[in-house]
Amino acid sequence: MTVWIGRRPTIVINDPVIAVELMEKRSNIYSSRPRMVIMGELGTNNDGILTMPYGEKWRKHRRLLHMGLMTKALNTYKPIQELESKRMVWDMVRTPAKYESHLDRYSTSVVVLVDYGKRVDSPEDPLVKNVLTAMQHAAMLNVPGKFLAETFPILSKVPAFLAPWKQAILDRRVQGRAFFGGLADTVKAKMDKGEAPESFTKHLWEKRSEFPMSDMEFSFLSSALFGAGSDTTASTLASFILACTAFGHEWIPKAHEELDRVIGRDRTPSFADQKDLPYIDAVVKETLRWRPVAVLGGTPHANTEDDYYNGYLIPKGSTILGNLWGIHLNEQYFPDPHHFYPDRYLDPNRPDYPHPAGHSAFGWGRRVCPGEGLALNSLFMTIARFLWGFNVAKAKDANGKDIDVDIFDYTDGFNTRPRPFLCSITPRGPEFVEIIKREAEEADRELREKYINDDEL
Ligand code: HEM
Repeated sequence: MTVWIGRRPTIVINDPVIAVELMEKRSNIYSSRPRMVIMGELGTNNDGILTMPYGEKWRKHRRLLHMGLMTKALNTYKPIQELESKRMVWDMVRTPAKYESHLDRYSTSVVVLVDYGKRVDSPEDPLVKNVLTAMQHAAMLNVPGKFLAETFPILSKVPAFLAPWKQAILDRRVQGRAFFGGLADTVKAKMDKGEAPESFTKHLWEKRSEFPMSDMEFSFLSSALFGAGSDTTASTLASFILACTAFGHEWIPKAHEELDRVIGRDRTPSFADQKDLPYIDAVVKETLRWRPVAVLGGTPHANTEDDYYNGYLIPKGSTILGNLWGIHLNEQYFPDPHHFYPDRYLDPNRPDYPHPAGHSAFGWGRRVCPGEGLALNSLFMTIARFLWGFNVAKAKDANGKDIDVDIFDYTDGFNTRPRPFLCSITPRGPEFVEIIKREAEEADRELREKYINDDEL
């Protein structure tokens, strides 16, 4: 489907085969981003990877991200995910109604620990507040139609003293640089004292002379993880809880059977168990398929040369959207697509899908999400541990009747999550609570000893 926005065609892809054909097989020309005057050029000087056009600068950022998130590095981060998920399930025991806040704290703490080696103990942490403010600002810059300069880029050249809206964006850019640069500098100071735990920003400092870049680029790259990794993971987990509430009576018993058989009831699952838990793996995949957080495939791609597909011209500079809502809910590949049904991933006769994972939640080609491995580890660990310890059902009203949930009630925007809903999350029994509590206390001690817990960052 093609939509014309101004003079630029926007091509919306609703079929996974076409998405792979263009954005993977022809990724040499489909890996740029459309011109983003407000969020890219004015907001970050295109120093942030999300909006960066394809080219040398992007390749340098991408290589550093790749090195910092490859399998070896991911293994050093697994203990963080194990420890924080132990705390997360204990939070669920104590205040299950605040499930969303526990998922947000977990996801933010993991990403900030990986990024800077600092722990987030509470959603009230000032670091989280500052990060949220920065993210809300970025989201505001991305609202279609909000800024005339997006349609008429010439307006972005008006001197800032004549255009208060432009001055405000430039001021925020300076503040962002000061905030994120300050975080990176603190990591450096800790490194100089020999006190910095392993982190992505530490890795960037170690590589700084090999990969020269401006201070602005450095601070944006060091903060790329929580901009892109915190809300996405938490929103996916919120969809998982919604799927548990709406359809859990059909499939949670199968997950419990597998967990009881493989793990037993005297410890919670760990990464070492992953290879023996195919049903949990199917639950993770089905969550990513059923309600993809990046509902339109994340930031759009753009082609850097004219191209033809099926006889149609795709002019250079077109905006290309991999519409994950259309792709993941395409009946041809996923029969009864709105039904959350993990078993579809265990069916040897399921329809062929042009990606080995069986979904495209992390995007395509050279622009594919560099945080995929980290995100998958987080999803496996939290989902396995949560299902091991809990039952989920619909909440009851005053008359004891089930309160239905609306599986379509989602927030608007490029990244979506379910709007708050009621559900009943209960531990499977007192022996489960005892183990969850004991493991959380041990995890808390370890997190305090090994990572930065103070307010220095
Ligand atoms: C469930 C969690 C996540 C989902 C579903 C997700 C999904 C996506 C998608 C769809 C894209 C766009 C891909 C494309 O353009 O083809 C993307 C880009 C990106 N993601 Fe993720 N992501 C997740 C978690 C993370 C995490 C944990 C990190 C960092 C540690 C991360 C870092 C990034 C970055 C830096 C980009 C931009 C890459 C570029 O433009 O070259 N993401 N993600």
